[in-house]
Amino acid sequence: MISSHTDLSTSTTGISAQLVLKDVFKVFPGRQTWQDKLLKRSSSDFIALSEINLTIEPNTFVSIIGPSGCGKSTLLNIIAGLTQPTHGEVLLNGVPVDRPGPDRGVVFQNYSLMPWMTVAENIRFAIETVQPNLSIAQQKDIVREYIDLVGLHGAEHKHPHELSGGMKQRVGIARALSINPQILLMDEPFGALDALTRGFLQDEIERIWEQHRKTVVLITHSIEEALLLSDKIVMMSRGPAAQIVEVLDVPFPRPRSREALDQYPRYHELKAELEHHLSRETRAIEESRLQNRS
Ligand SMILES: Nc1ncnc2c1ncn2[C@@H]1O[C@H](COP(=O)(O)OP(=O)(O)OP(=O)(O)O)[C@@H](O)[C@H]1O
Repeated sequence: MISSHTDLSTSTTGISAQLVLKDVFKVFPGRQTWQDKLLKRSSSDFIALSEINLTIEPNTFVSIIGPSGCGKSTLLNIIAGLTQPTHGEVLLNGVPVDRPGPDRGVVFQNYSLMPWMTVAENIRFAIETVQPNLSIAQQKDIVREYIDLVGLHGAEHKHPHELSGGMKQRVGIARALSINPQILLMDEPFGALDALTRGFLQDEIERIWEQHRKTVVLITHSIEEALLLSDKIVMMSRGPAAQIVEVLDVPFPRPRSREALDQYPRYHELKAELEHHLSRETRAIEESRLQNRS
């Protein structure tokens, strides 16, 4: 399903890979502030990602988990084509990714909706941009389909300021799916939501994924969320020069529920392993911060 190792054109199971990251590095150039110039200090480049190799098969739900600031969003932005890697390449169905495209739907934490457009207009705008040849009636049919899918029936004519955070994110998900992308990229989509709404939307994503089975790459800070939704969890190390440390299999049958997962001893083992990884990496970040201060 996924591999972080050598043969990148096919995955470990021999199935053709859908998404391949080959030896990806990302270096952000150092910027000299006026203080640096005054003190004749050079500013050094920042290596965010180092040697990222990853192969993802079609119809796989993959979560990326790692300590804060390790480079998860940078990695997602590279897959989305919003940022270019400094070295290495990303292939989607064998085609290099060098810009954003309709084959990738992106859901952001801050929703990124057009405030002057209604729910329906936000979704229709995305469809029209990607498929300008569709008739208005066809576009409206698709809008209706995705509004129903995410449970927004009745809110079509509302503007974003009239919606709760959870409803806004439902629009974001409907918009991303309505262009029928091959892969859905989600950057902490539930990060700004309260715990209850977050739980509801996680269940919705699980239900929608059961229906559509698209390849998904999700960034999350929540171990429970990753275990509920994913087939695979990619564990990243702390930065700078963050790497993939391990890829965990999440073997539980679907559809899943929190109550059912709680019954599996393996669920608790995976949870403990992820907690240990995150706390070790976060502790190391804090220690190096303290050392730098002294
Ligand atoms: N445009 C940029 N220029 C310079 N440095 C950047 C830039 N974008 C990100 N970085 C740095 O790269 C590192 C990775 O950032 P990124 O946002 O990808 O991490 P993250 O794991 O998504 O963080 P978080 O979990 O807090 O959302 C950070 O140290 C960040 O400061």
